Amino acid sequence: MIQQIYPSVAHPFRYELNKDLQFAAAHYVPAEAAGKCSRVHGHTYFANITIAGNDLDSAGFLVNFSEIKKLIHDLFDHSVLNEHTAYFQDDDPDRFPTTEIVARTICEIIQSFLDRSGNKPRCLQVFLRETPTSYVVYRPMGGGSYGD
Ligand SMILES: Nc1nc2c(c(=O)[nH]1)N=C([C@H](O)[C@H](O)COP(=O)(O)OP(=O)(O)OP(=O)(O)O)CN2
Ligand SMILES: [Zn+2]
Repeated sequence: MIQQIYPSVAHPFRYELNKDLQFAAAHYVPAEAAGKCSRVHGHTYFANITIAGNDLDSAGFLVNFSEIKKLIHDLFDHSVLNEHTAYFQDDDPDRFPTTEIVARTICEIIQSFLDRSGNKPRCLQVFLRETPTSYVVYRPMGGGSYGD
């Protein structure tokens, strides 16, 4: 696992956890403007997920680290991202598997899982590294609906 200092996100919650995970996946960006990236190729993606909240569950967890890994790694590892049509669509630029949109999708998948838990933590940031020289940081708008 790459050792990395991640950008921090300001928030008022009492607890914050971070989970690093990685997955190997192929993709293509179905746009002429993507140049060589419009051809199928692969990456080992490194993600850092930031989750925060005020309350812990019955195990004393904000959320179990291993559940976060399972949600993302088990779904995307050794797969072709474009084939996950529930998340990515070749005919909609807002659903192409670019680094930006993969990061957003990871955040949405995790938030939807967290919404089903009793203590309701929030996914505040997804850092996603696609290559040794390229990464994206996604923070959901209102990720801090802090009044909830
Ligand atoms: N804003 C984005 N730009 C690019 C994306 C993307 O998802 N969002 N993706 C790609 C390609 O998929 C490619 O895999 C990564 O591009 P790049 O960083 O250019 O890859 P290199 O290894 O060639 O980078 P070098 O630093 O030049 O070695 C392209 N752009
Ligand atoms: Zn790529």
